[in-house]
Amino acid sequence: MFVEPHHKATGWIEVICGSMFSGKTEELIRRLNRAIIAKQKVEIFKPALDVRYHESQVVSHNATAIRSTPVHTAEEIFLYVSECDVIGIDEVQFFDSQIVEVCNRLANAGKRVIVAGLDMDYLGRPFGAMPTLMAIAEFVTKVHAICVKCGAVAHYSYRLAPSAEKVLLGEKDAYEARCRRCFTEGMQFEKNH
Ligand SMILES: Nc1ncnc2c1ncn2[C@@H]1O[C@H](COP(=O)(O)OP(=O)(O)O)[C@@H](O)[C@H]1O
Ligand SMILES: Cc1cn([C@H]2C[C@H](O)[C@@H](COP(=O)(O)O)O2)c(=O)[nH]c1=O
Ligand SMILES: [Zn+2]
Repeated sequence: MFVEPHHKATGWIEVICGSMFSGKTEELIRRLNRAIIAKQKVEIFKPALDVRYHESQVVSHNATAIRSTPVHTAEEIFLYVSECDVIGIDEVQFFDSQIVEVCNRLANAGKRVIVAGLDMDYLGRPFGAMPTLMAIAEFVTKVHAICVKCGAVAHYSYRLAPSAEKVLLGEKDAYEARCRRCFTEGMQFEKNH
């Protein structure tokens, strides 16, 4: 379990990554709630395109929630954070590449930046700015789901819907958490049929 560093003199970046249903949003909410309990000023953001559960809340698959501000670009975050100590960003894989510079500048300004996002897309390829964010972060936590096919540890998001678009919002209607073996079998089956 991630425990906050004591040193407050400098900012830093934390990345929470994994597949769909792995608990990224729950872990993000847990860390942000602890910062609120510590009387820190917290702001939370999500990309405006993600309106699956709620327009102005980050909501987990298990229905835990925290208020958030939807933003259209990474740079818009600067408009809201001059006073705050901790910045949380969910679904960070959907932001434009400027998100890397934004996170670095916020951390350099002494803020704690916690981002959560998919490390891989439905093809098992690195998603957006996630690999770069993982490289520049002080702390990286990879969380795991349970494979719906066999019960093993899952780190892939298998797409059920017949779409080749990189961005396709959805839940259990469109995606399954799968382990390496069950993901590979599914991809092979699709290729042959
Ligand atoms: N296959 C699965 N493996 C693990 N948790 C699952 C699965 N399907 C549904 N869940 C639920 O999803 C919750 C995690 O949701 P959430 O934090 O929103 O995940 P993420 O943000 O990574 O998609 C779990 O606590 C559990 O209740
Ligand atoms: C794999 C994959 C996912 N998406 C979408 C589906 C969901 O709307 C979000 C991920 O949400 P979660 O909080 O991590 O469960 O991303 C996508 O657009 N493209 C993909 O390849
Ligand atoms: Zn499996």
